[in-house]
Amino acid sequence: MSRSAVHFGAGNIGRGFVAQFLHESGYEVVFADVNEELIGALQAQPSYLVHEIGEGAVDKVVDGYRALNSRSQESDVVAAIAEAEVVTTAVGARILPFVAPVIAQGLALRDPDAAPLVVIACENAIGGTDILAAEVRKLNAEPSAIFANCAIDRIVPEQHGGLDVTIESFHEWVVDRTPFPGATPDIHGVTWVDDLRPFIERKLFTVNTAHAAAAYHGLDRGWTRIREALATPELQAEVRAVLAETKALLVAKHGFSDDEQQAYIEKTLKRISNPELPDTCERVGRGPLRKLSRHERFIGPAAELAERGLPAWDLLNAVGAALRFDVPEDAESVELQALLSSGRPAAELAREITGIEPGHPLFDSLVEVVQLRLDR
Ligand SMILES: NC(=O)C1=CN([C@@H]2O[C@H](COP(=O)(O)OP(=O)(O)OC[C@H]3O[C@@H](n4cnc5c(N)ncnc54)[C@H](O)[C@@H]3O)[C@@H](O)[C@H]2O)C=CC1
Ligand SMILES: O=P(O)(O)OC[C@H]1O[C@](O)(CO)[C@@H](O)[C@@H]1O
Repeated sequence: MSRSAVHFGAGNIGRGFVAQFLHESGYEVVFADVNEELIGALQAQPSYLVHEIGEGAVDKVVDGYRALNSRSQESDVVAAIAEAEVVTTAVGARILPFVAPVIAQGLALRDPDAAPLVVIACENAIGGTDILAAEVRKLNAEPSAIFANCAIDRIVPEQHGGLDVTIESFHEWVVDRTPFPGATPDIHGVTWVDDLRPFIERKLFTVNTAHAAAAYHGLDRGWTRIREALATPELQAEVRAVLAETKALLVAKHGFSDDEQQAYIEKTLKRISNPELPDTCERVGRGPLRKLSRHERFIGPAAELAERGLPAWDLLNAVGAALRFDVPEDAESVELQALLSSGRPAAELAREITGIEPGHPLFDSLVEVVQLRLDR
């Protein structure tokens, strides 16, 4: 019988990165998604192309997959999970609670003698798989599964129609080895590590902080594309200033050397300015409430810097720009702007949006940033 992997979220990173690597590792990939049009296209088309851009680029064909609508074909997804070796997700961190019940049902149907299911949530979040595991355990207290956190890094801008994906050739998929009592699964391209924290924090607080800061400052200054925004000296300086702050934290906390982190910053700036990846400020800024939450790319490092008595003014400046992210097509932007127009006091809004409590060393500065936005 062939090895299979169920992957939730057949979007950009799902088709372009996770599923392609699972396919290359010899798994039959079963896509599960709620987008009927996308699932219909995957069911109708036997293969798609992953078109790489950049150093060492090679085009890859993904085929031999199945695709299921996880709403209307839920029982088929459950059956596929019962048989699978691996379950991955790339749905967005806030969606994980909605996929957990299907995974819990699939786990309940597994042969008790089968090897534990390997579950990896491939989202931009610290402890993304822990969020999923906690939701699964609410429904199945002792699931036969190994839940492993990961850091996933590859820029996949918005695609324009069809199943093919245009993607940067750079990729990094780092997975926590410690939950595995024995051998780790044979998944192409994964780097297994004993301590994921430095990798996920370096990625989230450099790549994602830089990208999102460029997006929010870029939109603020009227730019549409990230690379055009970053080509302007004042915006590049703003992003570099933010990265100097997160560097101070990453170097102090994880022991990266200054040079090593600076090299990582330069590589990041080159990647996000790639003229062949037409990324927009709106895509990269999407989901501002998630991005402004407590352990995310701005507030996470700013809070830790403040706790160490170190400055975080440029991160706060980027937070100010994020509060002005007003894109009607983005549900979280609409929610954010509604909150900011609600008439509630700045302190209450700062606490609700960022999760920082009064008394925290960052709190008063955050209230000032929110107040500035309310006064504009
Ligand atoms: N695009 C990128 O460059 C990168 C994205 N990520 C992370 O990967 C995740 C996915 O991002 P993208 O692929 O860009 O987004 P996307 O919007 O292209 O794909 C998300 C997919 O999840 C599906 N989905 C939503 N709710 C679902 C549910 N309940 N069940 C099953 N499927 C569901 C959507 O229909 C969509 O097809 C996010 O957490 C993002 O932060 C991580 C690294 C890079
Ligand atoms: O949903 P998010 O967090 O914006 O995810 C996409 C981000 O991840 C990245 O791909 C970096 O890995 C960037 O393209 C982008 O900033």
